Amino acid sequence: MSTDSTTRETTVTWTDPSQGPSLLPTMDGIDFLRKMAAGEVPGAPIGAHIGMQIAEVGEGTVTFHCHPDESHYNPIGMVHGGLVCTLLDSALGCAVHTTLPAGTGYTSIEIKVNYLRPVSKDSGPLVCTGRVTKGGRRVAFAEGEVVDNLGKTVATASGSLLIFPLETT
Ligand SMILES: CC(C)(COP(=O)(O)OP(=O)(O)OC[C@H]1O[C@@H](n2cnc3c(N)ncnc32)[C@H](O)[C@@H]1OP(=O)(O)O)[C@@H](O)C(=O)NCCC(=O)NCCSC(=O)Cc1ccccc1
Repeated sequence: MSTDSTTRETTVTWTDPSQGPSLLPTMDGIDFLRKMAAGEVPGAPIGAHIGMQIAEVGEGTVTFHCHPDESHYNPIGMVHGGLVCTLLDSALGCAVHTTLPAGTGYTSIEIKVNYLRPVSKDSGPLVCTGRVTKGGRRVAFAEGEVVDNLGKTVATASGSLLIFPLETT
């Protein structure tokens, strides 16, 4: 495809993603995420693609900020729902991680998103908060929402995450 005056480009910069996981066997989830919020542990590379950073970490709750831009648009003129879902998946997962001791793994197994209002490049910063609704030995449940820069809730979600011991080698 040729480039013309309507073509835009962006640069994505990220840090070696192997550093963070190497800390998980020895660090409680909340300490890991607090270090990430403080910039002492690199954030996830996906964050560089969508302008997402971890902002606040508490017991059972995490807040992300996100700056959507034109490169996140779908073909019908608004920010792709996948960006909003990625934000919510991140916030729900990290909220659960704050409750987990060192050596415990987790992964999201399902998420239900309600897209209440469209998001544009002018909607940011988006604020996405996730919180645990019920912890568990094997499955944790969480919910969250995304609020735009006018204070309007643009999406809500509920989801569940599998909890398991990290394999030691
Ligand atoms: C339209 C509806 C689904 C339903 O609304 P209704 O039942 O009619 O309810 P209501 O009238 O109460 O409106 C509620 C609020 O919505 C606003 N609004 C409504 N219509 C428009 C409009 N035309 N333009 C602008 N804004 C509009 C309206 O002002 C109001 O806001 P307010 O309360 O005044 O502040 C709405 O909930 C919505 O837009 N959700 C977000 C959906 C979304 O972004 N999905 C993800 C992207 S899709 C994707 O990426 C998948 C894909 C991939 C690849 C290719 C293709 C697709």
